[in-house]
Amino acid sequence: MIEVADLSKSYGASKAVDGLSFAAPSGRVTGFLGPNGAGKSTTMRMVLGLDHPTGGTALIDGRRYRDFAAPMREVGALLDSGAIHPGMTAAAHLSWLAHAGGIPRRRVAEVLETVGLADAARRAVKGFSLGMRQRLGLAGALLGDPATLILDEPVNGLDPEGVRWIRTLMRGLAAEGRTVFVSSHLMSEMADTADRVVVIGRGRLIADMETDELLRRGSGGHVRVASPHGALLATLLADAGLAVERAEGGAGDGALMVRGAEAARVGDLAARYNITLHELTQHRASLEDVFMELTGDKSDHTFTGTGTAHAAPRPPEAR
Ligand SMILES: Nc1ncnc2c1ncn2[C@@H]1O[C@H](COP(=O)(O)OP(=O)(O)OP(=O)(O)O)[C@@H](O)[C@H]1O
Repeated sequence: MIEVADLSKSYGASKAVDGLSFAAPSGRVTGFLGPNGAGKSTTMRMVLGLDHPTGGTALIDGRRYRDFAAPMREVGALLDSGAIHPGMTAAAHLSWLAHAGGIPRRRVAEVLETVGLADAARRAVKGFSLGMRQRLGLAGALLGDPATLILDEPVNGLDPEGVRWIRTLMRGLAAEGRTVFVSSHLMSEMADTADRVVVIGRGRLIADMETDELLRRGSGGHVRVASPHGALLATLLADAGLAVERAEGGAGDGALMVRGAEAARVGDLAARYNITLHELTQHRASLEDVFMELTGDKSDHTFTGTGTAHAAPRPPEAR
């Protein structure tokens, strides 16, 4: 489990990370989302002890990274896959890492197999595509068989098959009880991969909750319901406190768009009054929609898993 409490990092007068608190639990994939420059990499670097916080703490399983005796066996990180020496072969790079981390050499072949690079083991890294470099970076992260994985934009450069592969890999690692903390700007990818999401903007927490819950919160989510008694149904739904609009593209049979309730509640209400339904569909907001809502210029709210939205004052320079 990763626990970040009141974490801050300033560069001169600018705050890259500003009082950030969240947890990434073990056994789950936690997506770390935010627009470019939001502070994701800086946060991950502080968790990994590569940057010193200006304030606050970042703990992995209750300890600071630098207090681990054998950090590569505890935490695997993928930060910048471009940082591998171009003249080295994949196997040589991993052997060197294994040696530095006190990890048995046999793990090199194992992780190369896991990431699908066994055939490229003896090839120089300079001939690798971006996707192959990402796979090699991941192999390095997996080398010590760590309980925690911190992956900065691992999907970058992967083709659709590679994206599917890494999604399966991350879900498998979490299913084994590991903590998987992964940043991305590809929202749709995270919707399918992450159990939880932590969204930040301008270094501050915007949302920290289950992915499903976040999608439900998005204002794009609604229930579409069609009935031959649309006008009566609209009145009943509005009386129950729900926002009702006539649905666009309806076949003229009283299709409605209902916000503020799940499909089950709309169906129950209709049943109570014996109203026939011809359609009842739950439409979720896409994570992209919710993300834009949360991180766009109008985002002045923090969403947490407690079911509340708090006003979060933005820094004066952002107004
Ligand atoms: N070494 C540094 N010196 C000065 N400013 C920095 C430094 N590192 C990061 N920053 C600034 O801190 C802010 C957060 O950057 P960071 O790279 O953490 O964001 P990010 O969310 O990872 O963005 P991206 O998705 O573009 O990688 C940015 O405004 C960036 O310019």
